Amino acid sequence: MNSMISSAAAVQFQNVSKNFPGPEGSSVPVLRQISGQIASSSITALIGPSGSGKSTLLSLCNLLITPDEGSIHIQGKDIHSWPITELRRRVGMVFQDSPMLPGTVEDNLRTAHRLHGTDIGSPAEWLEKAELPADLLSRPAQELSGGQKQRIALLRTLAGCPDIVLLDEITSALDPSSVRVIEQLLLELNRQQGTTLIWVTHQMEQARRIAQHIWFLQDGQLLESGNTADFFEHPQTAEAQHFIQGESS
Ligand SMILES: Nc1ncnc2c1ncn2[C@@H]1O[C@H](COP(=O)(O)OP(=O)(O)OP(=O)(O)O)[C@@H](O)[C@H]1O
Repeated sequence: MNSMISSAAAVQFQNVSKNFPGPEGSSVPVLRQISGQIASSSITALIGPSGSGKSTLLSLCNLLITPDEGSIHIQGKDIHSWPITELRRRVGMVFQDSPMLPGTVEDNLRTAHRLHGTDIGSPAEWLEKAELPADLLSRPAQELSGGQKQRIALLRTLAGCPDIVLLDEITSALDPSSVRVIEQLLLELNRQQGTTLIWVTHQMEQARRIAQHIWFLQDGQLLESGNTADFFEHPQTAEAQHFIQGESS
């Protein structure tokens, strides 16, 4: 094994670049030479201006998209060496608008069991953890409110017991009390199960509340990564200073 690869890292990026097709056959760099590691059992917030590449970086971690250059290791193993179903079992993802699957709420919560045979425990207890009533279980999932769907999408992923959870703006459409419920649920999961969380957020207060580490991206570059308090108190780059000032003004 390459001595630079850390088996203690949940995710390790080495010189990862990604381009998307641009106008008239051109190629637009979206991530440039990203290197860094996310420690196992840590909580990292990915922050940065719109279009900086946060979602793209997240989507690389379970091969929703593939890197053009560089390497990604998940739990010390090259991402392409994992059987894709095993990778997706270990690395769960929740989006801002994760669609509900056809069927009831319970059918949705049992997805990981259906796909991977995972013992998801009691569906009613999962609902309770997100402060949702047990009688939702038999409701058609498509009929839920937006906020309820968002919580079920999260629970559906968590019920599969992933080691790493990728969260893309999952609370931006929720009311403040639902946001707190979701944050507490995820913080508890991290504390109790050691689940690694990589959380894209536009809300700096949320980043301060939940994350131990910050990755700050701009124009596809990882400009800063480090401890959350240090980042907000002493940002090293002019870009991060502007970003933080812009957020608080
Ligand atoms: N499938 C795609 N095809 C072409 N370009 C894409 C694709 N996905 C993303 N992009 C472009 O890549 C850049 C980075 O997008 P990305 O969604 O990763 O940024 P982001 O930091 O998550 O933004 P936001 O905070 O607005 O969600 C943007 O310019 C976007 O238009």
